[in-house]
Amino acid sequence: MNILDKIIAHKKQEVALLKKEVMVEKLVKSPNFNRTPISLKKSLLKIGSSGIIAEFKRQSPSKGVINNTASVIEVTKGYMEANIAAQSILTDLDFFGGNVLDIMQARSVNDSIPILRKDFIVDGFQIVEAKAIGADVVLLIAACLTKEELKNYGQLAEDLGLDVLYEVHNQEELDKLNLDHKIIGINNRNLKTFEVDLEHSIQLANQIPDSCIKVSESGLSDPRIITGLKEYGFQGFLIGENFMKTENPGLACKEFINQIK
Ligand SMILES: O=C(O)c1ccccc1NCC(=O)[C@H](O)[C@H](O)COP(=O)(O)O
Repeated sequence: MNILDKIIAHKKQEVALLKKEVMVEKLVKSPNFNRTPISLKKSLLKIGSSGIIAEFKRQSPSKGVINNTASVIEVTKGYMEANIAAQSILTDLDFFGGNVLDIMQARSVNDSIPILRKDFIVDGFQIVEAKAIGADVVLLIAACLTKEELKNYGQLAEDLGLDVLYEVHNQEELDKLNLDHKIIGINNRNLKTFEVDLEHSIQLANQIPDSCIKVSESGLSDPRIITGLKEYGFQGFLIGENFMKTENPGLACKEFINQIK
């Protein structure tokens, strides 16, 4: 079994247990459920947007521990000061060391920049939960969902006012999506082998219509690459490890953004 299959099998069990403990009725009563989500689309399209979606990531299956001392509140403040377009926060505990409280804490100091709940969505419950904890955007990964699930979960998120980042790694996954006006993330990392290759972004870019917003994800560590990817029509750039591996992720992010031409 590859790591992605393991994560998904584990996630399905985790969500099944959680649904026994937490009722959807309780989630919809949370104060965040009434707030109007901040649009990722608008943030990425804003004139002068840095396009950077900066991630809070303590550990990962490919790299092990990246940073287990950083405070989500301090990193959020630093990222905001760096002029990011959005923030991504991993909420998976067992493989990434994250949790839903990380988003709630980040939200308490961030009321202006969209927050992406980065997790492995396998059930609509997690989308309702995302809204309840204060997220603005959810991730739907084509590698672990059927065409029908992508459509239904996408619709649920939209009905709740949340934006969706649809993630693909290859043409087969892209073919599962109706591409109309969506935000499409091309993950340069193969989630089954961990191999990272920017060619995935470059090769898939011209298969995506201009009505979509293109986001390049993973393995981005040089501001010059961002300038190059912009030439291929990318407007968003999701970066985790490159910032989180430093002592001061906010400062690293600020310096990175200042170097983008
Ligand atoms: O990062 C991993 O090892 C990983 C393994 C299995 C599934 C997902 C994984 N990462 C999620 C991501 O897509 C990244 O956190 C995100 O794109 C940022 O990547 P990076 O800038 O390389 O930290």
